[in-house]
Amino acid sequence: MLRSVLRASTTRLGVTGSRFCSSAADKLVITEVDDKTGYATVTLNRPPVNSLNLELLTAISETLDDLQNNKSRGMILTSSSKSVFSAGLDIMEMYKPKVDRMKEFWSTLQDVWFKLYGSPFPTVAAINGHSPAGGCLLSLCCEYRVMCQNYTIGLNETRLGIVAPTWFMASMRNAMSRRDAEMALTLGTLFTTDEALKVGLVDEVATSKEDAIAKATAFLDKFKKISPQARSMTKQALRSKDIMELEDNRTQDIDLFVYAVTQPKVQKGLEMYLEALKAKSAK
Ligand SMILES: CCCC/C=C\CC(=O)SCCNC(=O)CCNC(=O)[C@H](O)C(C)(C)COP(=O)(O)OP(=O)(O)OC[C@H]1O[C@@H](n2cnc3c(N)ncnc32)[C@H](O)[C@@H]1OP(=O)(O)O
Repeated sequence: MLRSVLRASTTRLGVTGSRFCSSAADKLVITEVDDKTGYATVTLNRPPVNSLNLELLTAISETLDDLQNNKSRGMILTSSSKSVFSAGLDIMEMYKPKVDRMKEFWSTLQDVWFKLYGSPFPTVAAINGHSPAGGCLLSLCCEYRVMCQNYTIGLNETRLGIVAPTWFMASMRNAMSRRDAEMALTLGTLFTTDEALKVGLVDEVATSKEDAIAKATAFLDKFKKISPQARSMTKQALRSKDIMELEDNRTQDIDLFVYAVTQPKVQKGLEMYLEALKAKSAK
């Protein structure tokens, strides 16, 4: 039984007892809290492909604040799309960018990473579609990943001629062996669901979104008898080195991002990539 929509994008909504509040479906992020379990299902809702622009990242960041302030018991991250979890960073934020917005965009992505990777509450990604690059990063920030069959996932940045930041790499290394992470990152591998399971990039395979949510719930249930404080302190201790590394280098990381992305060669690469995407979707 779903109790309420905690927050949809930046608008706080009331308790309804039904699945959605009236306008929730129009919002960038929809949060529903289960009455019985207290788990929040957070649904990315930016059609067509949940590409992460500044506004979507801001909505995710605010949602994570809400969950923390409400002492959430657990979060399941998923997507309203039928075939895409998230297409990663919105390439339009990087192509012919305005530097001020670009800095805010990157800083907000950093915020989301800090809040999700270091969240005190347990987190699971129910990956119900393709999950390249920044989409894969969001799932890697979670503690557990359940992925539906016949999709692809990975940090494919090198295929775009760009270098994933060290905190993207650290997130992948946290889930997979160092060797497999090195191969995946240097090749920019997009794994099929079954391949991702083999290398430990995902933890379980699901037959449908409903099955993914059920498996995600079963994972969260494992913590029922564990002290939440002991749990979160353990998680944060294990992740603290990665977190402190970015905390100590936030400004340099933003400057590096701006420098890297504004290089003419990278801009040309992004232009060609966008053209290829548009040509494909026009077919
Ligand atoms: C120093 C910098 C470090 C960090 C750098 C990068 C990290 C990133 O996240 S970069 C983004 C990487 N993302 C990708 O490589 C994924 C690209 N997209 C796809 O492969 C497919 O769209 C996807 C498999 C996700 C879904 O396929 P379809 O369901 O077939 O959809 P379409 O391909 O038809 O796309 C629909 C529509 O969306 C536009 N689109 C797709 N992805 C993006 C994106 N990441 N950013 C912006 N726009 C995107 C696509 O062009 C289509 O647009 P229209 O032609 O206008 O309909």
